[in-house]
Amino acid sequence: MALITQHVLETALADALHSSDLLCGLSLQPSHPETRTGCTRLNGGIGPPADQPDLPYITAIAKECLRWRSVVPLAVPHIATQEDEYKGYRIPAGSVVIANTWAYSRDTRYYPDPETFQPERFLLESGELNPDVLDPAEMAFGYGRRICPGRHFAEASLFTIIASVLHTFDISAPLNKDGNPVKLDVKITNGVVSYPEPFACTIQPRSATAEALIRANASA
Ligand code: HEM
Repeated sequence: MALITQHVLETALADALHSSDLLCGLSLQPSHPETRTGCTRLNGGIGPPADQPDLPYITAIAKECLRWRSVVPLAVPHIATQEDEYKGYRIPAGSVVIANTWAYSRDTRYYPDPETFQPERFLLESGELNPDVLDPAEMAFGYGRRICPGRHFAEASLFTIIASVLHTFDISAPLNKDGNPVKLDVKITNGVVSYPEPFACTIQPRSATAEALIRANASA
């Protein structure tokens, strides 16, 4: 199942980057010139997908993914090139400084009930993004002048993959022998880069149209 998922995600990303077919129909709103045909465009390059302003919930899911399970939980160690001070603590030149991104993402001042996956935490009641909630991208990609240069590409990819997968697939917990959904227990790996361990889930096309779209793109 994990292999299928990976293949589907890779296919979705590759297709989204090279054609806009997989995302057709995500937004038909005429307010964005790029979507007049009913197909999402990536604005001709790396950047936020054109449909993003119309899909705040997808953006909220992407933010919650970055927060809930940090990909690089302790960032990458940096070294202080000169002596510094932080909240009264002297940091001698040459010190290794490790930013605890995991702890930031669990700070209840910004993220109440942090262990719960809850994209709504980034939204206002109106459904728009709440600009007052700390954006996890501020920490997920590291800090300072060595901050991840791929962050904009990564965020655009996350949005595109999540939108494409949700547009075409129903993903649900597997059923036990009594036909009831199994409670998922998502375990993540330890290490500099952290990722989910394989887990069972059911992935099905949302409709016959969705299945045709998936097959057309998978064989391209
Ligand atoms: C969700 C996806 C990603 C996450 C969470 C992530 C996170 C990070 C983090 C935490 C660092 C260390 C920054 C620091 O030293 O403070 C980093 C560095 C880096 N990332 Fe990413 N990254 C992601 C995707 C990408 C992508 C898509 C690319 C390239 C296309 C990329 C290229 C790099 C490179 C080259 C560095 C080293 C930068 C340097 O040391 O000067 N990353 N990333």
